[in-house]
Amino acid sequence: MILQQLETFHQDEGWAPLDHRPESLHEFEFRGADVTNNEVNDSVASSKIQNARIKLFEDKLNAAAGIDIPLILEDSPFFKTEIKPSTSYNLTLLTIGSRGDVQPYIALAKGLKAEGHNVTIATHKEFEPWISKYNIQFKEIAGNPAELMHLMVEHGSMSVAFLKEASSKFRSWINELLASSWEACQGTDILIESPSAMGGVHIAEALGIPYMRAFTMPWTRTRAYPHAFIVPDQKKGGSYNYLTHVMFENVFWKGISGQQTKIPFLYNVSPTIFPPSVDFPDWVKVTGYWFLDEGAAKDYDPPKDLLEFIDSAYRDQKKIVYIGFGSIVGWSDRLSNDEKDKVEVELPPEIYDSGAVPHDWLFKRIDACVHHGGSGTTGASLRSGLPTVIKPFFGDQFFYASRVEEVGVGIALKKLNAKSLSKALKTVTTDLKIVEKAKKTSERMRNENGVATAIEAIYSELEYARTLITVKQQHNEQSRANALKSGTQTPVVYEDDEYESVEEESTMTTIWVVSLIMKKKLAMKATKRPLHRRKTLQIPLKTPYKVPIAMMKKI
Ligand SMILES: O=c1ccn([C@@H]2O[C@H](COP(=O)(O)OP(=O)(O)O[C@H]3O[C@H](CO)[C@@H](O)[C@H](O)[C@H]3O)[C@@H](O)[C@H]2O)c(=O)[nH]1
Ligand SMILES: CC(C)[C@@H](C)/C=C/[C@@H](C)[C@H]1CC[C@H]2C3=CC=C4C[C@@H](O)CC[C@]4(C)[C@H]3CC[C@]12C
Repeated sequence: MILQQLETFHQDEGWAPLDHRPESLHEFEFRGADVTNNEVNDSVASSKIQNARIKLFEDKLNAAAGIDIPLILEDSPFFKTEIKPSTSYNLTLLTIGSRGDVQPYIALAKGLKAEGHNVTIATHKEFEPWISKYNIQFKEIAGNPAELMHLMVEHGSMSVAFLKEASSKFRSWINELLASSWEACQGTDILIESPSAMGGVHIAEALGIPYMRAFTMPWTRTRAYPHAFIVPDQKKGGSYNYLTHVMFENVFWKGISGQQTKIPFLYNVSPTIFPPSVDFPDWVKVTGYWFLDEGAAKDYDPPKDLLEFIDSAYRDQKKIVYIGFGSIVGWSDRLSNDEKDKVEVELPPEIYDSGAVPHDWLFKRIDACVHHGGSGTTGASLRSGLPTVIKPFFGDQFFYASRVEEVGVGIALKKLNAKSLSKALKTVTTDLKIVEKAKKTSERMRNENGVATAIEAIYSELEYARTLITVKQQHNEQSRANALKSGTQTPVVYEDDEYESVEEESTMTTIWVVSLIMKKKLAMKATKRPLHRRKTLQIPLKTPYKVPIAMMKKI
């Protein structure tokens, strides 16, 4: 009976049970994607995906049956239960930023396609050819990666100046971003978004579709790690870390912090580098990196010169070190037209200018790495067991620099100059403790399968994500209906200016508080209105505190 209900419930989705074939000893069998095509051939990973499919099936079954006590399907040692996803979902993966913000989604999209789903990556125009090469659908959203990188590199981390520039110069871009994201998500069944893209949760709510987040850097409340954009110079402890998240949420997206916290969130970072904190709730998962491994492609043809360079280093028994600053040099200097900035230096034979080379190929062949601490590059160097030197430039790069030191696999550089670099290079190539730890770390990382774990999490969290959105929609409907009925609240239509100024003021208030906590003296300059007009300042941090004006003056 339940199966019949299930069929009716998911009629449009094609959950049609096949005839039972007694000889196969399968209790249930469903039409769908051919798992033999699944590129994820690691057996542990595929059994995890299998379990997640069963969980998804159970969730659907329970929703269809509408009974209070959930049904749990269990594999009997005698009867194997094989459930294949016959529902082919349309997934949209929405992301902004540079290569490192897009590449993990290409890897995930490949895994999801192998599961039989249709996947679209919605991002900036310049990534279209790369995405299309993998037969993944592409939709354009507004934004110029070079401008975003420039903003980030200019400011380093969150500061009053960053907020001022972001909220003045980038406001109209944010409008375009939201409008184009909305367009790109039409027809989607499931939305997965990097939270930096901002609009996802509202789009999902309006479309009534399950929504999850995925990111490369710490972006959910925890005492274990600071927010990626507020990494202190020295460790400041759990409460401080927690506060950095609350502060960022408040500044970044006012008003949705309460709602944000329960959204399924996938960190595409290795749990060896970023162990899930004990205070991570169930819906926050650290899946492992989503590696794309472009160097493993059959058609990858490494440059002959590079091969020769590597061979000659082997012959001379010299160690090989990679130095590259990823998105920092690739993007942020694109805006500069100043020819003076582009000085060509003649390189000695000990240095080979490789340009972009797939790290998964190159890093297997070398001894150590120096880079900017981009999430993906850190993953690539540590997976290959390379002692790693990080010179961070902004945001999460400071975080990964400190993680590399804490894990004992490398060095964080504050300043990059000939002296500091040569000292660091010597250490990472000769310090056996670091070299050994890097090897051990890579052994652990090789057992991780980020894409498979992510697919497992997507299946397991799907129905939960769906109810989250449905409940929110119902809640909104209800409050609208109540307000209209009681007549106490009629929909408010803001004049454009009025709306702007409300936003502006509350943003500035938060900037004040952030600055107070971060002891930034600049805060005084940032507020527009004279101090005496404000009697008290309500901290919009969901805490009961009020900051008396006297305290504000002390900054
Ligand atoms: O020549 C190259 C250059 C890059 N890669 C790979 O490309 C990816 C780049 O990832 P990542 O380092 O995360 O990307 P970036 O675009 O350089 O970094 C931006 O995006 C990251 C992810 O959000 C952030 O962590 C960084 O702070 C931000 O600068 C990694 O897998 C690298 O291994 C190569 O294989 N070959
Ligand atoms: C008050 C509002 C308007 C402020 C806070 C919003 C600022 C925007 C412009 C900031 C906030 C977070 C930033 C952001 C987060 C993370 C990344 C990933 C990185 O790899 C590239 C830059 C990128 C994509 C940047 C771009 C600029 C963003 C989106």
